[in-house]
Amino acid sequence: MLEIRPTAIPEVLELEPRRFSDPRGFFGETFNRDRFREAGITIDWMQDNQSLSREPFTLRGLHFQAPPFAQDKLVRVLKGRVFDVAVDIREGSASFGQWVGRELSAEAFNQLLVPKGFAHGFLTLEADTEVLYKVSAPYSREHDRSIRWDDPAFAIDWPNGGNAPVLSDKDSEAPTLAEAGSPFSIGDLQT
Ligand SMILES: Cc1cn([C@H]2C[C@H](O)[C@@H](COP(=O)(O)OP(=O)(O)O[C@H]3O[C@@H](C)C(=O)[C@@H](O)[C@H]3O)O2)c(=O)[nH]c1=O
Repeated sequence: MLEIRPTAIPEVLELEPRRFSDPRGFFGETFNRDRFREAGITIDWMQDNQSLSREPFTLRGLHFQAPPFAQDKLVRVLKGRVFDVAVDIREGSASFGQWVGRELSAEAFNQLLVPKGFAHGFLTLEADTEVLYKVSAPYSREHDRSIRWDDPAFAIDWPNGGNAPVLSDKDSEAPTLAEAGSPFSIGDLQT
């Protein structure tokens, strides 16, 4: 019913709900609390967010909210395709500074679970791409943080084919993680 694929960073998961296809199209449960709990994912989702990015190579990220408004995110694509990235910014983590990237698409019907303590961003690969994601804490403008998408400390291999990404003003002025500092430590997140 729910396929869960591990990634190189064990806390980041790729999920693929089952689809039932018929001549009309398909049906699938994109979130089922009991199935998630059976799989050990007990996150209490709080808010759903949707964004539309008109231009291909629009890049939103890298974002996180500082505690006590840190968010887990469950990301999927309604239309189009993105390259979705989670970067471990938990001080003291064995994978600190490492990133996981997955192509998510309406076609593939896959999702990425990005836990608290990770910065998140995505690059759209098609025009008019719509992304829908659940978050486990409410939005707080005061706790919202942006880190440079091309922070050299992460060396994320964005598939932008040399195109300059379309960025918000906030994201184009974002600091590196070294400049901003991380509010997360692995010890705090494990308790
Ligand atoms: C994220 C968010 C934004 N907003 C408002 C603030 C602002 O006026 C407008 C656009 O916000 P942003 O420019 O931050 O939107 P965006 O750049 O799409 O931000 C999102 O990027 C992805 C990668 C994430 O991981 C999300 O958590 C979020 O940070 O929407 C809310 O009201 N609630 C929210 O939860």
